[in-house]
Amino acid sequence: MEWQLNISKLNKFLSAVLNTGQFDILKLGFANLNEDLSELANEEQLYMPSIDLDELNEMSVSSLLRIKTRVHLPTDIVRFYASTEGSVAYRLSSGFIFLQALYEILEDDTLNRESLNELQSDLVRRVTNYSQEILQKSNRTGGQVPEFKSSLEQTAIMCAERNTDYEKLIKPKELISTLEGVLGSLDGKITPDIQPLRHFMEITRETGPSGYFASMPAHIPSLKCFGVKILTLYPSKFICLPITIQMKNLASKSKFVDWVRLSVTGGNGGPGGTMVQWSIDTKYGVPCGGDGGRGGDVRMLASRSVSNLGELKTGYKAPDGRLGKKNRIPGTHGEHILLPVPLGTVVKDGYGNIMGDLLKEDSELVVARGGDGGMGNHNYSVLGKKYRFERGLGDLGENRWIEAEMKTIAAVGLVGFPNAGKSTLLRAISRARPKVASYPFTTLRPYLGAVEYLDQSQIIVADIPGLIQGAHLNKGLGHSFLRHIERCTALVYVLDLDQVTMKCSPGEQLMHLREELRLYQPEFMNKIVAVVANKVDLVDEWEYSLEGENVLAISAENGLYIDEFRILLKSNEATSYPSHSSTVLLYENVTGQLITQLDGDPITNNRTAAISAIAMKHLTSKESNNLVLVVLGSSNQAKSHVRYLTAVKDFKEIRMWSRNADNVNKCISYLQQTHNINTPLIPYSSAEEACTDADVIVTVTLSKDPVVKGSWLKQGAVIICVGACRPDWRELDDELMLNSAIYADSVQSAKAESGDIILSGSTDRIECDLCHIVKEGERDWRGDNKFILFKSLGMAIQDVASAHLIYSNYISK
Ligand SMILES: NC(=O)C1=CN([C@@H]2O[C@H](COP(=O)(O)OP(=O)(O)OC[C@H]3O[C@@H](n4cnc5c(N)ncnc54)[C@H](O)[C@@H]3O)[C@@H](O)[C@H]2O)C=CC1
Ligand SMILES: O=C([O-])C1=[NH+]CCC1
Ligand SMILES: [Mg+2]
Repeated sequence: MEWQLNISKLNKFLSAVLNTGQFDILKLGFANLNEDLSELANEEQLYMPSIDLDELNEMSVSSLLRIKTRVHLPTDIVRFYASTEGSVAYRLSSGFIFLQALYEILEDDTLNRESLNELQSDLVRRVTNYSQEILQKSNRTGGQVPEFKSSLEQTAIMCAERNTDYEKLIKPKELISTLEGVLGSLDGKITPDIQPLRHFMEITRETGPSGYFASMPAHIPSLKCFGVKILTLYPSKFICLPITIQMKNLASKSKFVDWVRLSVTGGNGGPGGTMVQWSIDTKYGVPCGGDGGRGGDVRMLASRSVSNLGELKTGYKAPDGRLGKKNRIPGTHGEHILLPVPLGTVVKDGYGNIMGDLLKEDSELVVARGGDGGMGNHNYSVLGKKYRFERGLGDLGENRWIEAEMKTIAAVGLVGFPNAGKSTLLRAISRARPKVASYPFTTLRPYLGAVEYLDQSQIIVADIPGLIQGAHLNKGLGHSFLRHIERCTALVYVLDLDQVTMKCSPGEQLMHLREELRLYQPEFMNKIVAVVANKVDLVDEWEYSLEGENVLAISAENGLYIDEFRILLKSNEATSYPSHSSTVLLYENVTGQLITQLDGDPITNNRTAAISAIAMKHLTSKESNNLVLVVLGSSNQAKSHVRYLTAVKDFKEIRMWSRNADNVNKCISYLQQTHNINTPLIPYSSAEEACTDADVIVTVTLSKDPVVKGSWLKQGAVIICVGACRPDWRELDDELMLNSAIYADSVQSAKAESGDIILSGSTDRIECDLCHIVKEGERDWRGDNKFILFKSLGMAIQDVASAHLIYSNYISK
């Protein structure tokens, strides 16, 4: 049966929907319906060609209805999607519910004002309920959105390979020209749906621990595909994440020895053989004694299964090599002695020089080398008989005193005065069972606990026993424990809020803790730090505001805010948990079939840099070469930006700055070693110095406050601003903003999402988007302004075109 479409009813329906104020319908298009949606749709597969609302026509709606009545269309994979702004769940559910309501309303001959009102509230209720259901489900699956499963074999293959670095399928120059081509073909119309970032916060909050975010379905006619990127951003310390599922107790029960001094002696080399082979041709015989065997080494072997140095004896001597054998056969080598030590053991010789650092499982360090074997008599002249028994005796094995010292390798160390509740906290977040009692020094050695997460990652946390004032002078447990802090990437200061037990105010505690660590080793101050105030249950009101500190108040004893603390551990920079993670889904245009699903992270890293490269190429003059490039930030985007920008321009030098000098150095050696970047890469310790006289400045930080000031920059500087992707975040100050000619990848997104643009009052000052820049070619982009700014926020079209390129390269591989 064919349905008669009544356009006026349809319009009534749509206006009813819009009047709810709950739905801001941006587009109708494809979506991949999940099982539940299909179930609700009577296991039908639904079809509706991708259309804009204003293009919604009789044909498309009638084909939609035909499916409801089990009339099959030529394409048998068919989907429906109505989108509102919001999360994936919200979009999909609202899409489906619209469909149902639409279906009902078109059947209903008695449509009037009351029934429309009813419909409005009914819609809101249904969408909300359904969204929640999906969200709960995704919470249970740790954030995996179940609707995005694909049965396609290709997808399975690519998914299986997604960890095998498909980045090699992306060549910077190819990606740049592909994206430039796509931008050039867009004709100003980018995609109707480009304002997703506003919802990062809301959605992560809304969905609780498994916050996810739907980014921007984009449809690219020339590529015959469309796609979606699901992106999660973990920008701050308190955003919810998948939480601990299982924890292991890494604490060991044996007596804990973390420092030993021992004597080690390599085996002596065996003596050379003095055998002589007789024959009738030679009067004295021919010497044929083999060389002596090498003496064995004494070696240390890093092993995860060893927890401390308590098993080591005070001295070891490796076996000697054996006498060389006849027929020039060398003597047997002495066997090496392997001494298993915990990961993180540092070995020093008797003079305190570091011999090695055993950080990796199975790494070995020779601490006393065995002597070489002596030469057998066959090596000596055979001319006269007096040489017949000449031979070497073998070298002596090395002999020395060494010190082995264990330094905890924990990502995070809990530091606080005795009794601040560190052990209780470690118990609360892991299965480690450090002793807890309310007197100082219940903990005499660092306990380790592993906090495990659903994604199989774990964070090792160490309860570092109580510091006291004067610890740096070796008071209390003093140095023996301070050195464990050395290996922690991050520290959590644990402050005591209990008025009865605390010695001084939380602010003073923090000051003293910092001071002790600084006096022991000033470099400790460079560690990434979080501050928690424990025993918040004992204070009536949380009245301590520590100036300039982001303090998380918890109660380890009562489990208050412990989840937040685990999240803090995970989203902390020190834990190397990425701040962004994403998946890109690529669909076939006509059938709506899922073609493939790709790890979105390399796509994000590469395409963002490619877009910046395109912008920079156009915004700097063609002739300009030998420019000075500055990159602020040292993580993923910093790396990709150096690669991509150098692919379109020659720079005289590239200056790199980040808050953490170590990271800058790592970033530089990565670029030089892995990507053979030949342009001089120079680390800077001050952003201002780096920016002075610079031609191009790229900001790729996660900062919420300006990292560049206009007053630092020279006239004509081009700024590529990639971070600060929220309406309340900044990377650039007002002076810079107000003196710049402003461009954006998408004007619409920039107006809605860029804190730099919104808060500096520049929303009406954006000149145009990148498509126009690309099309116009060269002109004076700066005008009367002092600087030129390109604001990048990221667009679906960039992800989809990049995913398409990767996929095509993969297929043709
Ligand atoms: N425009 C776009 O299309 C895209 C923009 N982004 C943005 O680019 C930025 C960098 O991304 P990733 O390298 O993946 O991030 P990341 O989280 O891996 O690295 C962040 C970098 O910023 C630095 N940083 C953090 N807080 C800072 C502060 N307060 N002051 C100075 N530096 C600070 C860190 O030390 C690190 O070097 C982020 O803001 C991200 O949201 C990322 C992807 C796409
Ligand atoms: O487009 C994108 O992927 C992002 N923009 C800002 C953060 C991530
Ligand atoms: Mg303790």
